[in-house]
Amino acid sequence: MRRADGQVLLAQRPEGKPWAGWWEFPGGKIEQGESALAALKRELQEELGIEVLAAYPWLTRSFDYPERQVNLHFFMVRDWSGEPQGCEGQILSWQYPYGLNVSPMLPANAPILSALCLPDVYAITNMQELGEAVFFERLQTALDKELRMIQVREKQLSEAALRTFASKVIALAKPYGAKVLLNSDVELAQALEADGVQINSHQLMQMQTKPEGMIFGASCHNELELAHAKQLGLDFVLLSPVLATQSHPDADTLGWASFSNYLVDYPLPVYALGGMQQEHLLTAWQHGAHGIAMQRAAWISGND
Ligand SMILES: Nc1nc2c([nH]c(=O)n2[C@H]2C[C@H](O)[C@@H](COP(=O)(O)OP(=O)(O)OP(=O)(O)O)O2)c(=O)[nH]1
Repeated sequence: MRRADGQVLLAQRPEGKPWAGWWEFPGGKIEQGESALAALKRELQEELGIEVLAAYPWLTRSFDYPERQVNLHFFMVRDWSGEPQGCEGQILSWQYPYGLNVSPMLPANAPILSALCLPDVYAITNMQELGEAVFFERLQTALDKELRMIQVREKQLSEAALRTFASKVIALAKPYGAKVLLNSDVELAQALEADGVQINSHQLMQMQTKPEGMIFGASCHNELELAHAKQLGLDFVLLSPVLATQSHPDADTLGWASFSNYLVDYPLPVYALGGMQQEHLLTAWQHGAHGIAMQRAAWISGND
């Protein structure tokens, strides 16, 4: 369960259950003949006394505990009725995923917490179209309005100009705690102490292991690429093109139905890319996305 302020509900497993004392996301086992969503609704009613009103499929994760293998289906519950209570004697706590003050968390949940630290909206720079002055004005406005992740992608710039531009984006973003990822260039990202790198699908398919110490997101367009990103345990992927864009109006697009088919049982957070506008976020969630990534639409101001 996630509140609008970003906090998520955790529960401490009560005495008498395996892993008693460990913290988890409320939920429980799927019963015979039940869908994962129906099980979630039943468990949250039984354990917390709430009625789920909006739950979106999010991540699926397999994990080997010493005693058994579990297949965990995580949903993002964004609306409910009633105030959650520990109906089975469990202690509850609302927590910001990036600063938990309860522990220990169930061992399978570490990547889930990392995924929860990624924001809903991922903006890709568009200085080439806007010009530098307007772009930095819009970036400042967007940061003030809670933009928290940015990809620097300005292929037209020389190496030196890109370095200067990226440094400026990082400096502006830092006070807000917004993450900055550089497109493709691992060395420059390290040199500028960026938060991470957005690798293209070619780099993805060449990669043998995920480098340590930075966020790695990959741009994917098909099943093979998604599978490789999963195998590497990357932090997230972009899946595109979902809808037609102004720059590629005639390109073959996935559409929402096929987008969501790709995400069935997928463990990494996925941003929908291609033709996205802010108002697509809900549709993206409904189709299993973690969020949306936008280039042009991320920087639109009231005067456009
Ligand atoms: N609910 C929940 N279970 C998790 C999480 N992470 C994780 O590894 N698990 C594992 C622990 C358990 O092996 C399994 C959930 O089973 P459970 O024992 O809680 O199921 P239940 O509530 O139906 O309990 P019971 O009726 O069998 O006593 O999934 C999590 O965040 N939430």
